[in-house]
Amino acid sequence: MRGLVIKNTGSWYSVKTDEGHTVECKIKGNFRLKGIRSTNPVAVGDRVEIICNQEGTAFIKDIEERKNYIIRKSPNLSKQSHIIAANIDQAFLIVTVNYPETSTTFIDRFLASAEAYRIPVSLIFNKTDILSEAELNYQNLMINLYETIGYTCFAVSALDAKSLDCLVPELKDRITLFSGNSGVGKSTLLNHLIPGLNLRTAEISEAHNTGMHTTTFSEMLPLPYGGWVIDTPGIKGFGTFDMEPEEICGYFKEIFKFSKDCRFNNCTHTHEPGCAVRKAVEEHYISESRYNSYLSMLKDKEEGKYREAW
Ligand SMILES: Nc1nc2c(ncn2[C@@H]2O[C@H](COP(=O)(O)OP(=O)(O)OP(=O)(O)O)[C@@H](O)[C@H]2O)c(=O)[nH]1
Ligand SMILES: [Zn+2]
Repeated sequence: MRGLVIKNTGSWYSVKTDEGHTVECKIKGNFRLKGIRSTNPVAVGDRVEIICNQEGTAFIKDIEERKNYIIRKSPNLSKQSHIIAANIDQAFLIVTVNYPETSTTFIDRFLASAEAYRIPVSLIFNKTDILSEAELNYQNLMINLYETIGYTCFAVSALDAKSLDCLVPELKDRITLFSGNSGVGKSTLLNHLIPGLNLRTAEISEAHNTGMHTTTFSEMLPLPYGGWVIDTPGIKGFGTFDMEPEEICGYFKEIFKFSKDCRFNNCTHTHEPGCAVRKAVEEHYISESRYNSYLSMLKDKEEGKYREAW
């Protein structure tokens, strides 16, 4: 039988079979995946083949090849990685101009990593209901910036169900990863998009999460009109993996365009003469905030830092 892995709780995996049943499965044998040493060989979003036992449980026999997957390094076992999710069609990055403020560095790091994983991102600006006029103006500038670069943006309020209608056609029949800093309203949004879900929102999760380092597991939530949302509690971003300096530039779409006109083809766009990127920043063709985010990623790379949570 074939199915989709929708939940992983330690050694058990919930698999939604193509027939529509949910079966609890274990892994049988040793899945060694090409090139990655992972703490979890099977991830949410994986398409798998299962064999059922008579007691109603089953084991996962095979994993279909993945279209993509996102990993993060295990904090304590440096050589090992944890696969957060596989076969993602798109990511929704939930951001807020205020309450709390999402920094442009955070947004740009997320976008660059998503480019590396080849996952399209839409930016969802939430909490528009509580923004001042000045904050709304700032939000419009941000939306203009990111749309010009090529990212779809939506302005919503999770407290106003009507404002979320624009998200439905985007979500329908796709697998969408929800990400964003703590407190931006991911749970509130999901509770509205999936009636009856009752995800923990701030009040509850604060009571449970204080200072705890529990392992959190991703989960796929079915949308009433078809499609799935992947909720990754406690995981803020993708974490940047090993990128060469030249590669980093390639993940900033508009910077990459200008870089073709730099005098040196190994230009890092920091100090070199004849740098078309720095010229474009000076002439405001590239925004300073984007350029600064590029520099900050480059700096991490130079310092050999692995940035997990930004
Ligand atoms: N005014 C306003 N408040 C919102 C909106 N969306 C969420 N909130 C509030 O913001 C707080 C945080 O929302 P959550 O949905 O718990 O945020 P989260 O992103 O799930 O946070 P974590 O669980 O920490 O990841 C709650 O008190 C929500 O009621 C919104 O659009 N407008
Ligand atoms: Zn340059």
